[in-house]
Amino acid sequence: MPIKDPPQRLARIGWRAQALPEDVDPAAIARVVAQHRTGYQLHDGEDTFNAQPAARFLKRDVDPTARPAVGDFVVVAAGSPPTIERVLPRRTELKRGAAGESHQRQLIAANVDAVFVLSGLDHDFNPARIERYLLLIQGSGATPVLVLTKADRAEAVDTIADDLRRRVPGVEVHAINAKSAASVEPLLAHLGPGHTAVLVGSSGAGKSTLTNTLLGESRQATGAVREHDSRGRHTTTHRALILLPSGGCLIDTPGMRELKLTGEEQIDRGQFADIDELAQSCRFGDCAHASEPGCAVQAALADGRLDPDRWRNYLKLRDELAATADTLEAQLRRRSEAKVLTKALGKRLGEKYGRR
Ligand SMILES: Nc1nc2c(ncn2[C@@H]2O[C@H](COP(=O)(O)OP(=O)(O)OP(=O)(O)O)[C@@H](O)[C@H]2O)c(=O)[nH]1
Ligand SMILES: [Zn+2]
Repeated sequence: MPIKDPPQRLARIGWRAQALPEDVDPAAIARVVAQHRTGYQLHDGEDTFNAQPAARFLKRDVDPTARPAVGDFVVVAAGSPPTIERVLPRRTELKRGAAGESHQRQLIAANVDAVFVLSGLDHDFNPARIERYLLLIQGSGATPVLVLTKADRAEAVDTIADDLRRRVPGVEVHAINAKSAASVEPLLAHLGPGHTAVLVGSSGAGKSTLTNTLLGESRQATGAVREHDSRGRHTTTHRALILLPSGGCLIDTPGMRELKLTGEEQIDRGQFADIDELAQSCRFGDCAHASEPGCAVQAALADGRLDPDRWRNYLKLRDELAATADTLEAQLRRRSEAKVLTKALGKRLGEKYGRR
């Protein structure tokens, strides 16, 4: 890897003034831009090249989230093929529960500054699903940005966007036509030099279309959507990090049908904090918020301060989170190397749900 000017080269791949461990040679740093079945594709700010992970990353007992992932800055040892020796400390980690019954956590992307949550203003539009995304993003360290696509084809766009803004206060919401460069411009605020954004959203939401518009050329294949259900055809096959003309980096993910929580989310923080606070001002400490006298939740539902749909989704996510956190705790307990984490998590569960 020829190095001319490391700081500038690294800025091109989204490196910011991050603390670098002393024993790391800046010349050996590259970023993971794609992960294939057979290895990784890296970018060093000048070129892309393939690399293999060091053997220790492949051991069975390694936590999957500790392995190199798209967006990671890694230390590479020369060779043929080059080897990823080390993953540098991440500034953010976007995770979800892995699909299936394994209860593993899966890293969607590392070192992202913003998460663009794309929802089409068609059959795909679903505020409860958006709230689930927000819960997943909350602990990542990245900023969520809600992007409502297909605004050019929908009606009452302003009303829908304003309703959503009221439902998720403090979160940026943009209604756009992903095909129009002028329309996507507000998103560029998150895509300047040294910044990285990741696109999430169901298949057909417009991730590839938006990527193409931001790139100003057609690089990602876009698939036709079957009109009757607005589902896409899953044209994206792997995550890929793309360097944009605006100087920022964009990560495109495949459609994520299943959005399992990891068990590490905290429902009493962030967008649902107001509900949690409300529930604590009920007359009885163990109020079930059903028909108890002096229930602050029922009062808020009755006078319109609390959206019933949002309340239902809060209960659903809270129960799911409690169940996932239990499984995660049990799983971590089985793993002797995770002793410390289990203790911290158990303590938090104990405090929150009165267990143990
Ligand atoms: N009119 C209009 N069409 C859009 C917009 N965004 C996406 N589309 C269309 O919707 C279809 C699906 O868009 P894609 O960009 O392929 O969706 P995707 O999220 O990348 O889908 P996967 O790759 O399957 O995850 C394509 O036919 C796009 O042209 C938009 O804002 N306006
Ligand atoms: Zn109550």
